[in-house]
Amino acid sequence: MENPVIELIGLTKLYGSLKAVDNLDLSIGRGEIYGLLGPNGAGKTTTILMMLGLTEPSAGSVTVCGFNATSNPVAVKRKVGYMPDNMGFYDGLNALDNLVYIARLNGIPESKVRDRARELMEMVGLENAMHKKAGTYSRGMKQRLGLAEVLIKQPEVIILDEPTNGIDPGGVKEFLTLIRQLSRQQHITVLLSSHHLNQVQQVCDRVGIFVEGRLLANDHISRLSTEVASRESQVVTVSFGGAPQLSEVHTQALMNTEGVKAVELSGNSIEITGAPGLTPSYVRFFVAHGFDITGVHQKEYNLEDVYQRYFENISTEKETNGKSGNIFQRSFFKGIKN
Ligand SMILES: Nc1ncnc2c1ncn2[C@@H]1O[C@H](COP(=O)(O)OP(=O)(O)OP(=O)(O)O)[C@@H](O)[C@H]1O
Repeated sequence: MENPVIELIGLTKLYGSLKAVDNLDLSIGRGEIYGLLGPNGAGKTTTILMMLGLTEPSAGSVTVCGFNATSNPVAVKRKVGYMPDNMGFYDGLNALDNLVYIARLNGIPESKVRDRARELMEMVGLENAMHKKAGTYSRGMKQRLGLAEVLIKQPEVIILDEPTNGIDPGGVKEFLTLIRQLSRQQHITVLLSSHHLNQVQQVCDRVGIFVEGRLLANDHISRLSTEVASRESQVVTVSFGGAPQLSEVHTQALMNTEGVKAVELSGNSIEITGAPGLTPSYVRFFVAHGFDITGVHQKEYNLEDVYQRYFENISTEKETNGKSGNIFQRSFFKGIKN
């Protein structure tokens, strides 16, 4: 990647004998929304802390907006807005005054402070609640106020740690839309750490899956799901006008097709599990046998599926005495056909 905004090279963090972050290489470009995924303890927060210059790497380097985060943390902090999981406010002050206070702390000239704060209140959709005390704000409103505080210094990068926790579904949608707008309109680079995979899928351009300090996957979601689909058995559902009269002979003929692993009849449809790329031959089979097809659906793999496959594989690796290898060198299918 040319001129990445965030660049990690061989980044490693040891806590005693524990490798919390293990030789991480990662580049994130300007305006990208990157999702950091991984179970508790995978090393996400430690990586973020090193990006902010709040903890020193044991080895490797972090560069953010051209500044080394370890040797020049102050310059990095000027460019980066960090919104932790639980942001604190002065509950007795109204929201606007909270924001004005943060604006002053960030050195925004006094003549501009109030205008800038109001502008941001509008941007995050709190213009009608800016005179309410922060202590009376709902969780969703607090997250918006937190985002306004992060944006007040006009950062080039924002790092959001579980920003949608505790917000209702409508609020989540609005919040994610706002993040997307910031990235697309203002070219702000966004690093989003979250366990909510469906939300990450909605908003992120690229994701990294962290496990035990290592980055096991780092790609566009569509490419990761295509990769899984190409390695997995593919599940195809063929629907019919009525309950298909599938005889034993038909079932056997289907099962004998090379690559087919399971055939299951369910109401007006038949679900076939088999190697990728067999859908046309299923269709030909049913047409040739006079079945009235009304629909064909191929299962798509979403981020949740991709994530699950990684963890199934990790467990398998552990069960087989920690023999490691490329996650996609294995077959994920636990077959039905003998
Ligand atoms: N200051 C510390 N001292 C010792 N060990 C630590 C310290 N901070 C984190 N760890 C350990 O490093 C590993 C990575 O922790 P980290 O907080 O980075 O994970 P995480 O992916 O952010 O998890 P979560 O999703 O729970 O926030 C964990 O095993 C954790 O116990």
